[in-house]
Amino acid sequence: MTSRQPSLRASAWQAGGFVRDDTPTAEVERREAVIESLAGTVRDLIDATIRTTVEDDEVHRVRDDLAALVDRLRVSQLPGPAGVRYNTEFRSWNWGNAVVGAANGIAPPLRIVHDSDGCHADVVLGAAYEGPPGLVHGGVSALLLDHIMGETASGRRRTAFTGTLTMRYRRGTPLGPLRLEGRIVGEERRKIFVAGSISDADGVTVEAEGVFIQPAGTPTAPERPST
Ligand SMILES: CCCCCCCCCCCCCCCC(=O)SCCNC(=O)CCNC(=O)[C@H](O)C(C)(C)COP(=O)(O)OP(=O)(O)OC[C@H]1O[C@@H](n2cnc3c(N)ncnc32)[C@H](O)[C@@H]1OP(=O)(O)O
Repeated sequence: MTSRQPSLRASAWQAGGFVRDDTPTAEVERREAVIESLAGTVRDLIDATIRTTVEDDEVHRVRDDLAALVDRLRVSQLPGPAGVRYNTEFRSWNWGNAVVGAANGIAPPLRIVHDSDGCHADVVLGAAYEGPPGLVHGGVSALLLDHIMGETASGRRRTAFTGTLTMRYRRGTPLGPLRLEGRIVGEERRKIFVAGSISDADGVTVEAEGVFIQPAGTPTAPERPST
């Protein structure tokens, strides 16, 4: 007999990974802008670290300076990861998220636009996202598509988790400016079927299809006007 692993419904939603937080939207947005400016500089740091050719001694001095900055941020920390919070207006914020986290210097970050057909995002991927020379790592493509397709399924009013995601890499995806898209192609009970793609200026480089599932018992907010 096989024992079933706990689903996200049990492990994340009910255990508090999604936290109702009544911070007013204006205050969320003020703090988000502050933390986002720090994460932007961290992102520059990552790119500069990958591409630097300065002498070894200078590398060591920069490392020591950075260690001192880390100590300053450690003075006051959350006890664990940032999780997902949402307020009474269903404004949600997930500042640690690997793809859209405002506080996460390893997130590109993706700025997702919800429209009547689904979602899209324009992003510029640099040296930190390289796999084959000059090309986006295949796992990074899957990461970004997973997220934008999950947001498409979720539609800003419910949370749908990835059940199955299938990728077709049609050709190499060059580093640089890219467009990501997701659209709902069907729904059956709690299952939402989504198609997604990554394109460069010459067309589609990666196609994906996925089944996203709204865990039983999780809330659905009223419809919101599209942005
Ligand atoms: C209101 C507040 C607003 C807050 C707003 C926040 C912002 C919101 C943005 C979110 C954006 C996220 C974007 C990132 C998306 C990730 O990256 S999520 C992380 C990766 N995914 C995971 O870790 C999921 C792990 N799996 C699980 O937790 C559970 O298996 C699932 C997926 C929740 C399903 O569990 P379950 O609900 O117990 O499913 P179950 O009742 O067995 O089956 C329901 C149906 O789904 C089907 N199904 C189950 N598993 C699968 C599967 N793996 N594949 C296909 N079909 C399946 C079943 O066959 C069944 O179908 P029907 O019988 O109805 O035809």
